[in-house]
Amino acid sequence: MDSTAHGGTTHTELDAWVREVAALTRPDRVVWVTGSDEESGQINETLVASGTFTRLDDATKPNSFHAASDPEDVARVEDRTYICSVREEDAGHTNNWMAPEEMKATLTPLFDGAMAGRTMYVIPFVMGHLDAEQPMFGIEITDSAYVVASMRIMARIGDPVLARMEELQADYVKGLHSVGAPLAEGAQDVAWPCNTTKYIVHFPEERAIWSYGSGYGGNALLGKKCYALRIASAIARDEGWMAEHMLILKLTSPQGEVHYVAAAFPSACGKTNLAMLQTTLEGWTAETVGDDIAWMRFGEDGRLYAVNPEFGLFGVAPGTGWGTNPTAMHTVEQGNSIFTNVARTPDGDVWWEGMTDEAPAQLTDWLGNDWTPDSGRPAAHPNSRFCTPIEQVPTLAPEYADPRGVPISAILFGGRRKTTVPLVTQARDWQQGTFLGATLSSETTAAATGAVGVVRRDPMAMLPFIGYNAGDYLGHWLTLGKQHDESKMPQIFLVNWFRRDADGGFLWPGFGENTRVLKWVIDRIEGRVSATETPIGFQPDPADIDTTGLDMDEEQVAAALAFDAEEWRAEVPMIQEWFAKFGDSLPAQLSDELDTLSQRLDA
Ligand SMILES: Nc1nc2c(ncn2[C@@H]2O[C@H](COP(=O)(O)OP(=O)(O)OP(=O)(O)O)[C@@H](O)[C@H]2O)c(=O)[nH]1
Ligand SMILES: O=C([O-])CC(=O)C(=O)O
Ligand SMILES: [Mn+2]
Repeated sequence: MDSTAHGGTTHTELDAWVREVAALTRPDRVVWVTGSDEESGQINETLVASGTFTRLDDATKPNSFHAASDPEDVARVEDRTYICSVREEDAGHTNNWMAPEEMKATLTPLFDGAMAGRTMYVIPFVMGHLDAEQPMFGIEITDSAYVVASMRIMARIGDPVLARMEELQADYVKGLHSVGAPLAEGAQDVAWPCNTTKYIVHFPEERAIWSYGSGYGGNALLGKKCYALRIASAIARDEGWMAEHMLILKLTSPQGEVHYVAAAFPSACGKTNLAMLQTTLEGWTAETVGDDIAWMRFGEDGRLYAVNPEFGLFGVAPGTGWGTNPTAMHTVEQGNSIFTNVARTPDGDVWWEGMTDEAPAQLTDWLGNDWTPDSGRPAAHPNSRFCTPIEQVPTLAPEYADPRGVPISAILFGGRRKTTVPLVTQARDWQQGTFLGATLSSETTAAATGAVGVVRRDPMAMLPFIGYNAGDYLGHWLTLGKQHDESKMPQIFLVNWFRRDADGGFLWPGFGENTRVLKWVIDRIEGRVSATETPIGFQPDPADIDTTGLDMDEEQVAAALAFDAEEWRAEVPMIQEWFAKFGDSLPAQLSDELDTLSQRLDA
């Protein structure tokens, strides 16, 4: 085998690592991914030939493909995800941990010969901008052509990145990925190779990722959760910045004021939707900067600037439709997209629940079976996803292209809670806002394997993504607040689009109507509107939520906004239980905040 058969590199350390991995995994050939259109066409053809991809009708979705995964490989596997820091206490109670040497001893035999019969692709990529002050390089080595096709959409990859890495002989994050399905000579491949044994492993000190056994997005596209959140959060702790699970939205008021808002909601809780908001109030415009990840650094002016390190969207398909998120529909209509685990129509298009009001009469479901509206089961998997270039988003803000990022005025924390959490609350200050983030709770979704609909604490929507000790992570938030001029820090808000009434209906219409909540947020920042103080923070008077053109009376708005002291008293022991898990690593300011909350509730 010739490791430089297609390319190679003058980056000597990288060259050595690629040879070392090839010697261990023993692929049939090594391909250096260039990122060219021609190469992309060949990869897509390879995937069609292997049955992984089905080409969609060119007239409706040009250069787009359907993929069906193995039915057991449909989501992130949190119980198989590890932070292998040198010291166990640096992984903390929220992460699985194993000593790095022990984990390597476990994984090395799995990777030994794992790529037999396959092509090993070397993907140079950069998270964020190639011309950033400190470009954040990575290399993903993978034996999955599906990963290559997806990484090309989700990150800036290929020759220009490699050239810059060579010029700088740059440091980079090492991402090693195998689906864990070596092919014996002459054996027939399957459409979605994977392994029942899965490991998603991070070595934060070494800045390395080893991912084995899964081809699914969050487990296999290593630039995204593994690098841009888990490894980057550990780098950010060391360097004084933040890597967060947040969308970035640009809002312009009728007065022409521009504000950038970041929002952390857990997986499948509305980031992509809010990032693509269609405003419902006259004079307000919303533009997209990012939909999943924000890297935030302090500027010389003391403000917090956010960059979206990604190049594409990997969005939840079900619930995305012409009624709820037309911006996303217009984005995928332009093609160049991959649709995984959605249903197919007889005329070569895709469909999922919520795309249209009425389901088509006849479909092929995500498992490949015939489906009709009477089938009594979903046609698309609840965590089916579209993967599409961000530059196709019609509402993309020009600032997306600015490596300096955008100054953040407000941070929203939100989750899915049927009860307790009001539509919107403003924190009193950074410390109390950090408390609201630290105690954020949400019902689990199909984005990760396991039970759906169970309330769990998900600090800053980062529970599965904090690459170090969660107590230290909360301490980092507090430290940044103390180190910087609080008057320039973003204001923090807690929101909940998912509160229900006694009959189970949503108390708030959500989606585009969330404009009305954002208007109140901006009015607060601009000092234009008063608020009522409750034990959890400042809340709007129902009359201050603009309902122009909305079919809701003041009583209904009040129900969505209501603060219920009884419900919050019931929340306190749950927060105590959550904080107890941190042991000594819990910052004292947060237990102080909890004491203050209970005292205010009892007053
Ligand atoms: N009721 C209601 N549902 C919403 C709202 N916004 C989003 N959703 C639903 O929430 C689901 C997931 O939303 P996304 O925006 O894709 O979630 P995300 O936070 O980007 O998720 P990840 O990509 O997993 O990190 C979809 O089914 C949406 O229809 C809202 O304002 N109200
Ligand atoms: O990682 C993924 O597969 C998709 C995602 O954004 C999440 O789960 O938060
Ligand atoms: Mn996400």
